[in-house]
This record gives sequence, structure tokens and C-alpha cells, in this order.
Amino acid sequence: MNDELSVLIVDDDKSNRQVLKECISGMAQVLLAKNGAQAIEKSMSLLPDLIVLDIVMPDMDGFSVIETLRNRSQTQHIPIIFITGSDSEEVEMKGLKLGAVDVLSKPLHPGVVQARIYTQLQNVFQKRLLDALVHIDALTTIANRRQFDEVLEREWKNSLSLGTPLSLVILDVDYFKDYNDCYGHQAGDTVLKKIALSLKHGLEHTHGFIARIGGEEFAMILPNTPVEFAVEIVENAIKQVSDLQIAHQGSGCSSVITLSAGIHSMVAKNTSDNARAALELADRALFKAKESGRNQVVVADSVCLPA
Ligand SMILES: Nc1nc2c(ncn2[C@@H]2O[C@H](COP(=O)(O)OP(=O)(O)OP(=O)(O)O)[C@@H](O)[C@H]2O)c(=O)[nH]1
Repeated sequence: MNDELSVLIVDDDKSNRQVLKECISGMAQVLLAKNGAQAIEKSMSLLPDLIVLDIVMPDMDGFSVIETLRNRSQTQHIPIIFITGSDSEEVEMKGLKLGAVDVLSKPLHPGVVQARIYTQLQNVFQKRLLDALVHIDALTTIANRRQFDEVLEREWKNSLSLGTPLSLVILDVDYFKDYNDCYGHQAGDTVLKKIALSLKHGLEHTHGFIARIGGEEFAMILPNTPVEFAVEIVENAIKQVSDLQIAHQGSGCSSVITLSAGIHSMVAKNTSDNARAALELADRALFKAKESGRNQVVVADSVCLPA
């Protein structure tokens, strides 16, 4: 199917591991574990997309492995296929109740093994695709608001625990309504795509993150970036957009498409509620940039820091 997917085979029997490896190697990257302890260690460190797990193993059996994995947040969503030599309904039910997605019976028949594993890998692949689509803005193909909120929460926590500065930026296209009125909505869409690409390109050599968070509104998260560097990054980014030289006859501030931006930089404090308050300050700074004539960057006033 796809080399990017990985399957962890857990079996104490070498010949079973070999049969399973041969079944899977054309569809996914194969990882191997000989016992329960190795299975847990490799699942935690390598986060495989699927685990094929033997039930009967010395020291730690498959049931204990699945219980451990289900109790850890990093591994609890990894689908697990059980392998059993028993034809007891009770054993099968126990595996399924613990959360196994399928059960394979020994002796292993390669055709059946391949078909069952293929189905599970397809599910993983489709889930991944869906997950990517849910986080991407359809017009510009950069991150969308949902992804922005998730990254903001993560970076807020990082700033909080590491004490590093975090800069938040909101950027808005100037006189965009007039652009649409003048050149048409479709041309407006093309401009948004070009701006998104340019902003993304501008952040390529930084740890910055860019998303389209509204119609003609974009936002950046700049981790470990104090205000003076944030200003430099944003000024460069908006210069790159004006350098695209997209004619805008209806603009009240330039002959080409321009952006205004508001920045708020801080070291995170308290909960993620304050992340929203910090974003609000970047938005207010953007409002000031608009009021002051647009096509410029304004840094939020430190006197209006959230309490
Ligand atoms: N083409 C296009 N236009 C959009 C999209 N989303 C929002 N818009 C338009 O963006 C315009 C935003 O207008 P306003 O909020 O008045 O802002 P503005 O005209 O840019 O004025 P300032 O922000 O004050 O400089 C509206 O006309 C929306 O229809 C989109 O996906 N495609």
C-alpha cells in the first residue's frame, strides 16, 4: 500500500514473525518485537500505524500488552490485530472487548493475513487523509482555523513550560472588498492563494506557522520569537506580498495589494484562555494598523496585556 505506514509485529516465535513479515512487507514498513516489553517500548517510541500481536507469549501475554497500550495516551488509538492459536470464542471475545480491531487464527494463511491487514491499513490511510483534509484550508491549501487553534494551544503550553517568548500575528488584506468589486470574486480567490503561498514561503526558514483563519485574514504563530524578531519577520512577509505587484486600483493606500498586520508577543502565562486573550490583542493591534492608514505592522501595546 504505502511505505509511510508501519506495522509492528509482536510474536515470540521467529517463524511466525517471518511469515507475517513476508505478508506485510509489500504494504508497509515492518517493525519487529519478540515479547511484550519490547512491544510496549517500540509502540511508544515508533508509534506504528498498526500492531499485529500474538496472545500467548512468555512473561507478558498479548492481553496485558493491549491493556497497557490502551492506558497510554500516545498509543491508545493504534489499531491492534490479535493472533490466537485457540479457537475458543471466549479468547476471541476477550481480545475484541479489550479493543482489538480483528483476530487472526493460527495456523496463519498468508492470503487471509494479507487481506485482513490490507483492510486495516486502508482504514488507517483513509483516517489520515480525512484528518489532513479537516486541517487544511480548501482554497489556499495552507492550514485552516482548526489547525491554527490546535497549534496555538500546543505552542502556548510550550511557552508556558519553557518560559520562551511567543509572538502571535494577524494579517489582513487591505481594501479587499474593493478588489473583489473591481476585479471579481474569482480574481480575489487567486489573490488569496498567492498571498498564502507567499506568506508560507516567507516562514520557510523559521519555526513559524501560518494559517488562513478567516476570509481575507491570515495568522502566524512564531514560537521562541521575541517581538523585535517578530516585527522583522512580519515586515519581510508583507513586503514580499507587496513585491508580488498585484495591481489594485481600488486600494486607498497603494497601487498594489498590501497587508496590514498586528503583533502581540509575550511569554505565556496561565491557561490557554489567555492564548485567546493574547490573540485578541494582536487583533486590536491589527485594527490600529488599519486605522493608521493600512499597509503597516503595529505591535500591541504592552499596557493592554491580559491580566
Ligand atoms: N474572493 C474572495 N473574497 C473573500 C473571501 N472571503 C472573504 N472575502 C471578501 O473579503 C472582503 C472583506 O471586506 P472587508 O471586511 O470590508 O475588508 P476590506 O475591504 O479588506 O477593508 P479593510 O480590511 O478595512 O482594509 C469581503 O468583500 C468578502 O466578501 C474569499 O474566500 N474569496
